Amino acid sequence: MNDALLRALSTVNDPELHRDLVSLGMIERAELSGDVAQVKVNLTTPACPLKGQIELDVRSALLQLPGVRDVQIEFGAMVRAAAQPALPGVKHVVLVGSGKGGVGKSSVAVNLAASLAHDGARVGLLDADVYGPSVAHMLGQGQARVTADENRKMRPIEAHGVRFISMANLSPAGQALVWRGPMLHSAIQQFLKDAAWGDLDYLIVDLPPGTGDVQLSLTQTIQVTGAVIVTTPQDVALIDAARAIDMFRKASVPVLGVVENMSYFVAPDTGHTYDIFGRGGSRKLGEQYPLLGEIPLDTEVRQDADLGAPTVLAHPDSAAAQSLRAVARTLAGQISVRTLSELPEQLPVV
Ligand SMILES: Nc1ncnc2c1ncn2[C@@H]1O[C@H](COP(=O)(O)OP(=O)(O)OP(=O)(O)O)[C@@H](O)[C@H]1O
Repeated sequence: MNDALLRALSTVNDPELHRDLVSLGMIERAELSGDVAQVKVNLTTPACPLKGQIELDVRSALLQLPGVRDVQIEFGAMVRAAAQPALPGVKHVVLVGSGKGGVGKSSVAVNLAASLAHDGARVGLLDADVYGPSVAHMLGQGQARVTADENRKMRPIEAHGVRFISMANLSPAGQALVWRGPMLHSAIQQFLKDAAWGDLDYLIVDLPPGTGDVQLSLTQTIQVTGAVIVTTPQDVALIDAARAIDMFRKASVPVLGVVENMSYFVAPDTGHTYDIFGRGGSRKLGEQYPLLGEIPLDTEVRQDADLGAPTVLAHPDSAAAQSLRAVARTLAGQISVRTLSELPEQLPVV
């Protein structure tokens, strides 16, 4: 490590974490080769929303040093685990919930998972919506069956870079599940603890809608990093979303943010925007819950889900995909901020 470069880098703050890159332990390498500064920065998430900003700031800080004419920056990422990780090898468990059914919770969960994986994170997705499992279908794996590994643990199915387990891949298709609370509780425990999830940066959990047994079971038995609430903007959905937020608050689960789905519709023929359900309504839920993004109502989101390919991958340039990607990155940023706030002031250089 070159001391002069490190000193210059210690003037560059991570814009989200509000601490400098050196004390955050993000500089893996800082060497001078001739007049070229070569730096490796390890971001706190591969889905870092402010990577471009950090790159600009590093470049400008180093170019001010005498003898530095050029800067080469390599980026890596190392997601820091929650202070008390929920499961061995799983750094963060994030619940995706909604007050009401049909607001697009599973669509958001699937696209968040696919987007984080596409950015380079190791991602799992647990479909805990046991009564209405749709994750497998949305990932194009409705017919796949979960098998056991050599340790008799459930082997998650892999699709679009995401490892997932859904009831749909365990029970015969088209059959209703008639289970009471205790059975649900033990099923969820098994999905979490008797599955070979392997090492994951993020395990996203698609909850059933509402505030029932599964939500309680999950929040009471594992230490989750936080929850994301999906809602549509009309009052009847917001009333239920507020109820879901209250449930998480009572269970001491931090609400990482709110996603407003079906926020608006842009008519493909005229380009006019229609706020069908009243865009921006989710701000009524309160200032303390960051609005992670507004997703438009878009036929492609539904078509892609039915064809088994998340929109963020199938139509990455569409407005819906761009909003969903931004939500995934903002969420990853929120998780980094929360994790860092639990860690000591001075971190070792990685
Ligand atoms: N932004 C969107 N634009 C168009 N269609 C969407 C959008 N979001 C979700 N949908 C569609 O709406 C339907 C319901 O979505 P989804 O299953 O994700 O909702 P949910 O809240 O998880 O429902 P449930 O309560 O049944 O679990 C699906 O057909 C999905 O493809």
